[in-house]
Amino acid sequence: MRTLALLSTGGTIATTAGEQGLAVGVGADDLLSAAERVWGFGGVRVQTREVHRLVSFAESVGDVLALARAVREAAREVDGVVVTHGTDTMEEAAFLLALTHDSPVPVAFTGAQRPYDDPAPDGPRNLAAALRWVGDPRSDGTGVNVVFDGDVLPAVGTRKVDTLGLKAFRAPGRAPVAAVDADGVRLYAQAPKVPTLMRPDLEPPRVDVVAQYLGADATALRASVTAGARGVVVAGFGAGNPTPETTRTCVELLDSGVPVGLASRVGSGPVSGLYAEGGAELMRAGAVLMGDLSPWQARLLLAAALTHTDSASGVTERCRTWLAAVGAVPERG
Ligand SMILES: NC(=O)C[C@H](N)C(=O)O
Repeated sequence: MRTLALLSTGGTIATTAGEQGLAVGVGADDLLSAAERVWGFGGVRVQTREVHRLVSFAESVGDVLALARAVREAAREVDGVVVTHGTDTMEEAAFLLALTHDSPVPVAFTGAQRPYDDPAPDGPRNLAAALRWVGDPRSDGTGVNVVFDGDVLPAVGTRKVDTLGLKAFRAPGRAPVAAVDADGVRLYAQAPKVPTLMRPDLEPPRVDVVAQYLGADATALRASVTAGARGVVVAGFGAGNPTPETTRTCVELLDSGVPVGLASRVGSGPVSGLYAEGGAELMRAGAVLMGDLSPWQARLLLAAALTHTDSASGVTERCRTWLAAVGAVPERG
C-alpha cells in the first residue's frame, strides 16, 4: 500500500466565510475528510500535517521555504506528497519547490477557487485528484506538478489564468502531463526533468520584478536596486521589449554587475532579442532571456542562481543552463 502525505498551508480551499471576509478556517484533517467523500482512497494511506494557515497572497518566500523543508522531510518517509495551497501564488510556490526538490517522490500542489463552506466546492475534487495522481506509481520521478480541475500541469511554465473560474491554471505552450478523473489517471506526456538549483534552508537575495507600461521610466528600476535588489527581472512588452529608458538603465546595471532577466508581460510565448533599443540591445548587454517563464517564476530563478554566485556572468550562465534543461529556451548548438 502506498503512503502519502498531505501538507496544508491555507488558501481558499481551507477558507470559511466570516464577517470581515473569507479567512482560513480548517486544516489538513478536515480537507482530507471532504476529499475522501469524492472517490474514497482505496489502496493508499494518507498522513496529514498542517504547515501553516495563510492565504497565499500573505505568504513570504521564507514561508514557502519552510514548506519546502516540510516537503523534503515528508518525502523521506512517504511515496507521494500533496500540498494544499492558495491559488494566488501557487505558480510561484510550486516553482520554488521545484527548484529545491531533489527526490523521485512526486509532489502535487492543489487548491480551490471556492471556499471550504461553499455549497458546491471544487476543493474536495481537486484534492481527491491530487491524491490520486501521487498515489499512482506512474507519477514517480515527475517532480512538482499542479493538479487542478482535472489537469496535471508541470510547475515550470504554469500560470493562474482565471481569477474566479474553476479552470484556474494553464501551462501555455507546454503539454499537460496527465489528466485525472473519476475513472483514473491518463498519462499524456513526460514531465520535464527540473534540475535542483537551491537549498530550502537558504533564503535567496532580493530580486524585484519591474513592470513595463506605456511610457514607463526607470524610477522603479533604480528604486529596486537602491532598496537592495541584487537582480531585477523586467516584465517587458510583447516578445520582451522594455521602453528605451528602461533598456538604457538595464544596460548600465548590467555594466555595473547587476544581473537582469527579461520576461514578458504577455501571458504566453517565449521572449526573443529582436528589436534594437529593446530586447536585442539587452541580449547583447548580457541580460538573461527567460524563455516562456512568467516574470514571477523568472524572478525566483534569478534569485536561486544568486545563491550560488555573486558574479553576473555566473548567474547568467546558471540561468541559461537551467532554462535549456527544462526546455524554456533552445539548447545552444
Ligand atoms: N483561490 C485562492 O486560493 C485565492 C486565495 N486568495 C489564495 O491564494 O489564498
